[in-house]
Amino acid sequence: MTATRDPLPVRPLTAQDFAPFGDLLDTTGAPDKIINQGLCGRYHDRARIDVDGGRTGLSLFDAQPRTLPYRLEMLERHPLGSQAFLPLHQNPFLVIVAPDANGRPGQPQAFLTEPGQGINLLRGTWHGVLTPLFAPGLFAVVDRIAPEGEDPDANLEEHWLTTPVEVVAAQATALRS
Ligand SMILES: NC(=O)N[C@@H](O)C(=O)O
Ligand code: NI
Repeated sequence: MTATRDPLPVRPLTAQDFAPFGDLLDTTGAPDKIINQGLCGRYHDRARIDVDGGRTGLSLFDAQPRTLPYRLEMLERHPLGSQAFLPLHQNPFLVIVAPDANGRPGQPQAFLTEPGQGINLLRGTWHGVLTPLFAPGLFAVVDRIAPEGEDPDANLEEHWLTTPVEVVAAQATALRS
């Protein structure tokens, strides 16, 4: 059995804690605008979407749910574009990010979203791949669509951990679908 580092507890996702890594997308608080004859609140322009070359696209992901404890073996980043994950359900999902440390991921941080919350990862942010914890793992994804003929790895850098990290539920983080 491969050795693992200290277990990484999951923490509740807050906009403040996530700010260095990206945007927390939800409809807490008052909307920025009331539209549609007063029948709709618009939470306007809440994600720092950023693509270099290529174009911005909207895709749908159908991801297999994982379970905690979750074995984190790889973090990746997209140097040419941001990446937003918007759940098409009301289940929390696991978000793993890490600061950059001289071109490699630093200490990972694990967060659990509130039901319905989405995230936008800033361009170049080290992250674990999309990790739902409940079925259906359905998400809308806004990210960079590569131009024809671009090297598939131009916008993908992977770092495989020599020692995997076990991501565990924390006492304070109630897991509920
Ligand atoms: N590969 C892909 O489109 N998705 C990953 O970037 C991910 O972060 O899940
Ligand atoms: Ni990604």
